[in-house]
Amino acid sequence: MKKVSVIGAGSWGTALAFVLAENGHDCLIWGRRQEQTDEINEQHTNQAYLKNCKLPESLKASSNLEQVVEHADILIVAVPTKGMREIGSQLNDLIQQPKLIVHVSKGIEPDTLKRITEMLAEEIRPEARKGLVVLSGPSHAEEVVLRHPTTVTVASEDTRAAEEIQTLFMNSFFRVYTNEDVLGVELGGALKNVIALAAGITDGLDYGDNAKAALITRGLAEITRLGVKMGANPVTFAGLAGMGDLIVTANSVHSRNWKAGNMLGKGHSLKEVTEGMGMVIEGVRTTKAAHQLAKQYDVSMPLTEALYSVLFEGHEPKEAVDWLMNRGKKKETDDFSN
Ligand SMILES: NC(=O)C1=CN([C@@H]2O[C@H](COP(=O)(O)OP(=O)(O)OC[C@H]3O[C@@H](n4cnc5c(N)ncnc54)[C@H](O)[C@@H]3O)[C@@H](O)[C@H]2O)C=CC1
Ligand SMILES: O=C(CO)COP(=O)(O)O
Repeated sequence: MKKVSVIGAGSWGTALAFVLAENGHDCLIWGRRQEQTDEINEQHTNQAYLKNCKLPESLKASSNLEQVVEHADILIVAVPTKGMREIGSQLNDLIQQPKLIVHVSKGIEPDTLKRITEMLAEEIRPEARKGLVVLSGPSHAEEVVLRHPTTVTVASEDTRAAEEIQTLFMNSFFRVYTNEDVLGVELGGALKNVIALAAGITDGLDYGDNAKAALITRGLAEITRLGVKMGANPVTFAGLAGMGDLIVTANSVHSRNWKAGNMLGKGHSLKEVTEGMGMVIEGVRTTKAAHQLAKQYDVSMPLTEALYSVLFEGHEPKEAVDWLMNRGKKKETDDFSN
């Protein structure tokens, strides 16, 4: 039994805390709002994020970040990418003894183009860290708390840290692999949200299964093209953090990115979609970052470019699809030479 703290009581932080408590660990979860942490402690539910889920009674919650940080040597950070630097800087101030820090979020910071491990390494001083690990893969929180079979991967520059986190989470319904490619795992997790948004748009336009298959396949091609140019292992993109997560996010009714795209395809504005969701839609900001990365690395990412034009340049979804379909001829297998 280990002491573990989860920072962030949204859908994913709560589902992972559920797994850790089920595994017999002494788990404390931090949420920003006292009424939410009271609900977890007293009702053993977190209805705003995981409807009809009964949480283990052993799972405790607190809105006092200092207490939550002190509770454990392992911190699981589960806040949206947008809040990552702020939380990182608070952790830096609060950590007394070095902690093993695991993040489970999926995004890239626009403008700086930093991945989450890079942001956390900038915000949290090295003496406060025992290791930095990313956990990613096809894993909707709603299915994890139903104990449906789920597989994820953990990556770290420190193999032993990754293995420790693998052991911490593994159980009969939550299977964890290790991967040494931190860059590929973080890029795969972040960039699949961009393609899932685009897949939601084609579903919203009722373009059917051929279009969806095209998006997933060509989406994975452009993610891989960028990732390889940046130095990631191409095999990672065929794995859980790449293809696996892309399939689940582009097809699942649980996906906020797919849902957002679907509404856009049906004619709603980006403002309506983001304000109505009530949960994070990481793919919107990540589209900005991916668009910038494509320019910086001089990599062709037409799906990202098309989605960017819809989200930020006022183009109609149909126009973007027409542009994609009417581009010049290409060889399918030229991808990695770009
Ligand atoms: N929901 C899911 O099934 C999965 C989500 N993820 C990733 O996990 C991360 C978190 O997502 P969810 O838990 O689903 O989001 P969510 O929208 O369900 O919850 C986010 C939580 O973070 C809190 N929060 C928001 N901004 C914050 C800030 N600036 N500082 C501190 N706390 C803040 C919110 O109050 C809320 O409790 C995202 O990067 C997402 O892509 C990864 C795998 C599965
Ligand atoms: O990353 C996820 C599943 O693996 C969750 O995706 P959404 O953020 O689109 O719900």
